[in-house]
Amino acid sequence: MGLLVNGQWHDKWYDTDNNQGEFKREAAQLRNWVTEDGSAGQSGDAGFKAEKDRYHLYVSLACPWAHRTLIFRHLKGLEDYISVSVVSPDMLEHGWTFDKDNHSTGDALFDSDFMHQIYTHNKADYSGRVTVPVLWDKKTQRIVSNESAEIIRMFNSAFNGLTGNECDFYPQSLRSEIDEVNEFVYHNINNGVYRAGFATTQEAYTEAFDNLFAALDKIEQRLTANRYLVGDTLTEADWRLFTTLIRFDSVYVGHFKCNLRTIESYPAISNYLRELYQVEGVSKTVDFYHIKRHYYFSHTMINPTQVVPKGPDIDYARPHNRG
Ligand SMILES: N[C@@H](CCC(=O)N[C@@H](CS)C(=O)NCC(=O)O)C(=O)O
Repeated sequence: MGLLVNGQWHDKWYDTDNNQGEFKREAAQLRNWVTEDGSAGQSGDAGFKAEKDRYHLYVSLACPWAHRTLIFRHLKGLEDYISVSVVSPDMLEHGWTFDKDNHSTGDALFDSDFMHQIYTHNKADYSGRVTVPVLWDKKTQRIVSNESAEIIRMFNSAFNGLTGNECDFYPQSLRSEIDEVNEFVYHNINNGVYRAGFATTQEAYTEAFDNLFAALDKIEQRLTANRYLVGDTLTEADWRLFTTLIRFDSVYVGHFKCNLRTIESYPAISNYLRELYQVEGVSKTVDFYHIKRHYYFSHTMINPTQVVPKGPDIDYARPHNRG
């Protein structure tokens, strides 16, 4: 685990000492948008037109943020339009790697050894963390974006003219409600589990833990009253929550000490989780080997023995009671 400083890789863990033991996630830096006609999006440069075989996605199957983009690639019928490389689950002194002997597909574009090389191909003197997902443009040889929340919005609409897939997970009429739910879920749950797990003081951990379980109680109530987070429409808000929920009982309960309750013990949330898991094609995007191996093996300051637990044994394909 580390970061680039002026294009040089440094092996360094997150700095929580300057934040009273609290983990603060850095904002993604590369924020261009693929659009239908190549005009500029909400931020960054113009020139990234939606085209077949032009873009490549770098993901980790362990990472909940990257997982969102794989789900959208599938739901929006983009598998034949956007190619993918998968990093190894182990993120150690070199950060994410393309070790083909260790469950990576390898880097399909440059045959690189390390993910940080993709960042320096984009900008030789890049400074910052080397995160996945990354959406790469083969035409301009640049990173379009390293922000999953924005990559899924591009996938939701920019390629519709090519694919004919009009499924809309961010419908205009629900946008303000989706944004509100996303904000709540991001701070307390998506990033909340990391804030609990990476906290290096009791106080920072306790605060994150309490916020997380209070938020899950609210979500349980919401999903008791409604089929999905925003009424009866399946939206991006659900998929953004899904990638955290599916990792929760396998990793966050034990490794990140989020152990007040399991997701299995929430009646509405657990049935909802199975409903989403059983949406056609979604289970193929879930890889529990990568998920467990990544967290338990890579975070050596949390789990110095690197022993990966065998359980839990949960059948997400069993029936649910939704809909
Ligand atoms: N804002 C980014 C966050 C992505 C992110 O933090 N990914 C993690 C993997 S789960 C990562 O690559 N971490 C490496 C690091 O922080 O050095 C997004 O949602 O796309």
